[in-house]
Amino acid sequence: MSLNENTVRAAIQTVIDPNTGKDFVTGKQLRNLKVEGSDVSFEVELGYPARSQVDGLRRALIEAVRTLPGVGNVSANVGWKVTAHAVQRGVQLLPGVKNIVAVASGKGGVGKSTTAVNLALALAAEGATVGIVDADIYGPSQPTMLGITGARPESYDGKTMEPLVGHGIQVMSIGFLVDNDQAMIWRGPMATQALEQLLRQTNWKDLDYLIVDMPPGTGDIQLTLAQKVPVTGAVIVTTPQDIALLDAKKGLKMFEKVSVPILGVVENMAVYCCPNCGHVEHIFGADGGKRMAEEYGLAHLGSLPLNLSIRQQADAGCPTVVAEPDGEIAALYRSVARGIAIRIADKAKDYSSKFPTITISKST
Ligand SMILES: Nc1ncnc2c1ncn2[C@@H]1O[C@H](COP(=O)(O)OP(=O)(O)OP(=O)(O)O)[C@@H](O)[C@H]1O
Repeated sequence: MSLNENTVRAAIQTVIDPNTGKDFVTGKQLRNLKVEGSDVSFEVELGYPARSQVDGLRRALIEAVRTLPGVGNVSANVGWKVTAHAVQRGVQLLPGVKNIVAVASGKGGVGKSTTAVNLALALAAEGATVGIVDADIYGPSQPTMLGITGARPESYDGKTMEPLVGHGIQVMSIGFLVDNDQAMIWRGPMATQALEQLLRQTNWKDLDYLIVDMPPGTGDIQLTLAQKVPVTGAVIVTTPQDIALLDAKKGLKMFEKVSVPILGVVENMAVYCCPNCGHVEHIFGADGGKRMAEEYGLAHLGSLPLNLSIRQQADAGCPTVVAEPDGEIAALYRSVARGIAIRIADKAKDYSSKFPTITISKST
């Protein structure tokens, strides 16, 4: 059998993307395939950021092509391109932002903000351009967790604000605008207006993903936000105990009501491992998040342990994903982040930017 594009394509097709379970030919991710004499070159474009994965994939692809008889030099490039995906109907997209991921919990204190910031940093570590908006108006914690304190966003035009940057991600928080110790008693409409302004009046720059750390709960403010923010998908954070799960289910229903797809469930504080004796304890019960995901046919994106360093590192302004990038916990966050990015890549693309805006004006 002679070496040609078809034989090479068939060899490439034997390599399965471990993240999607599909091959790159069927996934239409193969680009610029060239067979010149015995030399082969091609590119593969993933739909999700994958800095930690490209070397392994590249090696697997080259090896697969090298098995073909008569093949000479094989050159393969693996890269990625994150595209904008569809959001709820009738909601205006945010300029400079491709995908918005809402991180929500039905109940306060389950670790939503800590999970949100670590996921944002994990996506950035995998090569994406990421921003985070702290919509947790009752307890803005992103400035502290990202080590940005005492700074105020600049405005060059008196109308819009420049995001601040912490550990390489763009950040906007109500905490930058209002003093931390100032009690924030927001009434519904005021809160949603403030949050919409935070989102829409920030000059986000070329974001692949904007993570929205939602206010805890499922009240009016959260519902209005879920309705007005152009969300690609929502992630629900819960602890495994029944009471948190009940609230998490309410959160789930809230997003369903406004047609925001749920990307999956993250179980936080799933197990506690005693640092002294190594004994493992399910303090908040076992597998609650997993069961909830099964019950609703959702993806269980991963479980994070109850671990002192997660709290200490976040409090110190250097969340675990950047404090211990090679540690086990950072790897867990990266795996959850990858799960989110892959599910987004799988969704329908947004074509609204390709259509002209129709303006109807009254002629005199
Ligand atoms: N997996 C974990 N292990 C240990 N501590 C954690 C973990 N996740 C979060 N925490 C800690 O628990 C506390 C609450 O977390 P966080 O503020 O992220 O929760 P939240 O759900 O966003 O709360 P809020 O109701 O204020 O929005 C923080 O002190 C945080 O550092």
